[in-house]
Amino acid sequence: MPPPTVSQSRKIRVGVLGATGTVGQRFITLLSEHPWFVIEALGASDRSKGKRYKDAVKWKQTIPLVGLGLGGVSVERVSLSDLQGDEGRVANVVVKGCTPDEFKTCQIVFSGLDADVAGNIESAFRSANIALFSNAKNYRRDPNVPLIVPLVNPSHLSIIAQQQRLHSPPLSKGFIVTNANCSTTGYVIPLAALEKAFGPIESVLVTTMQAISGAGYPGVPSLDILGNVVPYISGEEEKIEWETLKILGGITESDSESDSDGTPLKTFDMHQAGGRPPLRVSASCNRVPVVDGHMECVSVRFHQRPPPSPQQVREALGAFTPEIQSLGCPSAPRKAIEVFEEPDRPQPRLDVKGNHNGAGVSVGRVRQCPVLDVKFVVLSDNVSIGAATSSIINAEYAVLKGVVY
Ligand SMILES: NC(=O)C1=CN([C@@H]2O[C@H](COP(=O)(O)OP(=O)(O)OC[C@H]3O[C@@H](n4cnc5c(N)ncnc54)[C@H](OP(=O)(O)O)[C@@H]3O)[C@@H](O)[C@H]2O)C=CC1
Ligand SMILES: N[C@@H](CC(=O)OP(=O)(O)O)C(=O)O
Repeated sequence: MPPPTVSQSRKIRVGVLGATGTVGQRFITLLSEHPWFVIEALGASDRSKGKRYKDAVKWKQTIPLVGLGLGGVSVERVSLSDLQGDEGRVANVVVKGCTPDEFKTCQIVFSGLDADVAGNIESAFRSANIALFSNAKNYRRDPNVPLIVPLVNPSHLSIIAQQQRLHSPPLSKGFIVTNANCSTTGYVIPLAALEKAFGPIESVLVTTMQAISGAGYPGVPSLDILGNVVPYISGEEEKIEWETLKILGGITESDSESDSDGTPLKTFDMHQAGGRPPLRVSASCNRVPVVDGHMECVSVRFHQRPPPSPQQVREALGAFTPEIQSLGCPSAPRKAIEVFEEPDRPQPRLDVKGNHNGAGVSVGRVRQCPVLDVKFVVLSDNVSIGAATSSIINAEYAVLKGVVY
């Protein structure tokens, strides 16, 4: 089936699992003004099931819930006056349980589920032939599930056909696509831009300063985090170090292994294709008393000798144009990487929403590193491009590529 163009696209019915959580709420704000996607169903735990969304959720977004419609706004523009009744208001949607039956009319389901429950629920949705875009960590390491940062590796969507073929029974529409850990997402975007311009990176040191919204709601106790820094986030360093290799690597086709149809098996090369030197990553993660926005200090050594200068790095970052922009994904940031020249920017409080409402990232302090080659700081909105925005762009890309229909 040929992919629809933006102008041909019609309303696409979507659902959100974990709709009451931190990521779920960001899904709601983004989908309420989405040009293609229309909210059809919301799901959460038994604590929320059967309640209207406004009664189930502890709304923490700065935009008021009362004004939010169900999306599809370029097709049928929703104004506040259209929203006076129950119809068309997300606040009045009755929350469902997270079973595929309750979402069977959805063409796409987004998941902001707690990782403790995401595994079984997400696999049940896939088995029910529903396209699922997840924020949870559960399937990121699955050899048939793409781990996609939409500004970096949307082409990894090509593994979906294999995921569907190897499922028992084979699937025509159902699949799982994951997006990355929020800290991984923020810093792989500049790394991808640098690899595109200067070839493979050999080693990276990354130190994170992660916002408390990364821990969900209610998250980190105030007595632990106010006036403090916690130098440990369980499992985070391992996720960053591993996920980076899957995202920045390619997909190779086996010469010797094939499935029962004789189709050669595809595998993720973990950044080692063509004898490429393995990328070494060391991450150190810290929780800091910031509400939204993960800041990361990154030092990089290139394979290329001599390495690019800080000015060449600045120019390459600013010029980075991911495929999602040229393809016309409606939620793609206008600029993938905003490069600051000021010596004290970006800052979470001032800049976290600055780059297209958190859909792009901000880089600053690009300078020489006396140990590796170059160092810089990157700021990303952990709940937007670090979570909900990534899932939504991944789904837009899948629609444009004809993978969701
Ligand atoms: N916050 C962030 O910056 C990022 C988060 N993530 C990942 O996204 C996911 C969501 O995170 P976040 O929004 O922060 O988490 P929250 O704790 O804020 O929200 C969790 C959601 O899961 C629902 N839930 C909990 N238990 C069940 C259950 N048994 N059945 C159905 N639904 C259930 C909750 O519903 P209820 O309200 O009814 O309890 C709520 O909607 C996690 O997997 C997280 O690791 C990924 C990247 C960034
Ligand atoms: N651990 C991240 C958020 C998160 O939930 O990550 P993951 O989806 O990789 O478990 C943070 O605390 O900021």
